[in-house]
Amino acid sequence: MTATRDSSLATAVELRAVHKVYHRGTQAVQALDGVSIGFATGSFTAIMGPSGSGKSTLLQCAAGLDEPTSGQIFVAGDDISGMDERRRTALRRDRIGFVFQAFNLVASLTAAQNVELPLRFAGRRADRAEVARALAAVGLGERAGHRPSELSGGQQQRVALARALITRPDVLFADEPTGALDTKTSREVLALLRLLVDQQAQTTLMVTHDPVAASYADVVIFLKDGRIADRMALDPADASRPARIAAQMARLEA
Ligand SMILES: Nc1ncnc2c1ncn2[C@@H]1O[C@H](COP(=O)(O)OP(=O)(O)OP(=O)(O)O)[C@@H](O)[C@H]1O
Repeated sequence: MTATRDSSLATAVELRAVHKVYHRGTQAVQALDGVSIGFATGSFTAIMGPSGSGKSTLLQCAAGLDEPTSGQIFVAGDDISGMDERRRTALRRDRIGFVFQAFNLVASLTAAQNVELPLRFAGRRADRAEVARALAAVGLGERAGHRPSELSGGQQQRVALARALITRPDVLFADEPTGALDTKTSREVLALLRLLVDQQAQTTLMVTHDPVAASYADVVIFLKDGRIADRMALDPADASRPARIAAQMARLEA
């Protein structure tokens, strides 16, 4: 399949010398300690590392949910580090998609109404065909009228994915997207993420603790103590990917 997205920019997200310091009482915690990295347009990156290594902080800063203490962050070529909150909110709404471990669907709304929400927030009239296409793309064409309580966990996460992608964001950020799912359902959601990358060149950054989940990506970035400790490019033909990733995690946690 060929990419349908405008891939004119080679780098979808770039961090330059990003530091993030949290203050806890008199203590300063360096959550990110000079991270410089680019994420290629149309690529699927997994971010791994021991607990407290800075994974969520990296994702939150790159997605404009949190501000770095210093350094620059570019999303689709725009420097978001200096943006005021109003512009960052607009950027998150229009150009960034999120999925989290908790599906965060609105319980009283149907799947289709949940998927429509970002369009409504952007002041756009929801086109029914567009919403139907988004649900069909995640395999839920027949479930548009169902409420979250009438859907399985995997189906709810797929609705969340359709909702994240309805605005055709430059980047999809996923924080432990399969953390609440059983093994089989996790694999289905990961295969879907992979398909979206392959068919639509959807740039995707995913934080995960699971080596099998990470093995669906093109590349794994390992963090330790707020720094990039390693980068592993993955060959889809190599069946030992999960084992290699797990071995590297064990080394970092030692
Ligand atoms: N809001 C905050 N206030 C103070 N310290 C924080 C805050 N958020 C994160 N930290 C600290 O920053 C460091 C990095 O945290 P972060 O959540 O990014 O790590 P992580 O790799 O995602 O961890 P985990 O795998 O446990 O979720 C940790 O030492 C954490 O305690």
